[in-house]
Amino acid sequence: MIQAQGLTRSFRTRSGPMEAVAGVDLSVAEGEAVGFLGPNGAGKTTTVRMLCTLLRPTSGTATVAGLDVVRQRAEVRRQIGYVGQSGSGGDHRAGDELRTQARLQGMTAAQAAERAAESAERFELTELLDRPCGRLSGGQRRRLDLALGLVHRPKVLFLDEPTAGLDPQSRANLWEHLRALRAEQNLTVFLTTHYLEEADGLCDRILVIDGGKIVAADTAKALKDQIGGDVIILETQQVGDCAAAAARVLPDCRPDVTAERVHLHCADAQRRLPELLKALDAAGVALSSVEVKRPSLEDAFLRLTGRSLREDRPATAAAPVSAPAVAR
Ligand SMILES: Nc1ncnc2c1ncn2[C@@H]1O[C@H](COP(=O)(O)OP(=O)(O)OP(=O)(O)O)[C@@H](O)[C@H]1O
Repeated sequence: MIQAQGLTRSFRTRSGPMEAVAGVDLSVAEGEAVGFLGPNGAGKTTTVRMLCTLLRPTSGTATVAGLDVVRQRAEVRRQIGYVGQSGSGGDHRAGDELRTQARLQGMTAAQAAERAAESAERFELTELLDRPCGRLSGGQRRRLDLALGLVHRPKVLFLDEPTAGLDPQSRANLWEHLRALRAEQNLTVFLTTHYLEEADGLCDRILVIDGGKIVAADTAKALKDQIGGDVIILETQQVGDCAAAAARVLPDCRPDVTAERVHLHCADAQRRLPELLKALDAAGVALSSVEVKRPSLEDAFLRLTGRSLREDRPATAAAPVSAPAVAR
């Protein structure tokens, strides 16, 4: 349903051309939900904007629903829904926005009114149709954004950080709507997010982009399994000293370092923890917490990109695990 080959996009900047997307190959099947993850500036939005026909690729090709995103822009737009990062507020009433969107998609006034009412019902907006968009809550606004993206019943829905800035309850509510939609319709979903649990819970497969290139494409489970073993997480204000001492005593457990944590990937963490703690004590490293756990998607992401999605700080010693470079 979505295919890209060698997709690139360069921008001119003051310091010369920069390649935001540097050769992306990907393939998403009909009805599949894919989570598109990457650190800040990795190229997610640029890729999505190209797939949605909002930005012209510098080179490479992409098709959505079998239609070329450059040569068949108008046709592609009829097949896709796009929910961007922030819906606008303003004085327009929610119902007017829905009807206008439906008209823009080529419906008659009567069809648009019918479809708007149906979408409003679907997303619990019926009572809010007369309310100006600027007076909707964050969660209500996001539901309206979803309704706007789906009012013309697209085959593919692109969501760019749909729950950014929402409180946990509104986020869970939006997830419920997305799950129900997928259960009812054979909708293909392409979702960028900074919330790993969102990708883990909603998506069949995860694509990780870093430096404008896809560095992993697999199920969340397979990505976690690639790491294997356990992860020891040491929380400390002395991450540098902690990582150095850990590397001396456990040279085979490479540390990934974020703002206040050192993550050590070990085959047998429980057995080796006592000698590690002794060495850290001898090195004068004060720990505020120690945790041993199975690798999470966050650990897989940290290992793949060297960065934590949450902290967005470079890790000092991360290196890619063997990962497929091409999706499917
Ligand atoms: N119009 C532009 N002109 C110049 N550089 C740009 C432009 N748009 C994006 N970039 C740069 O391209 C790179 C990729 O940006 P992009 O927005 O695609 O990343 P992202 O993964 O979506 O990041 P984020 O998670 O922060 O939204 C960044 O370095 C960004 O600064």
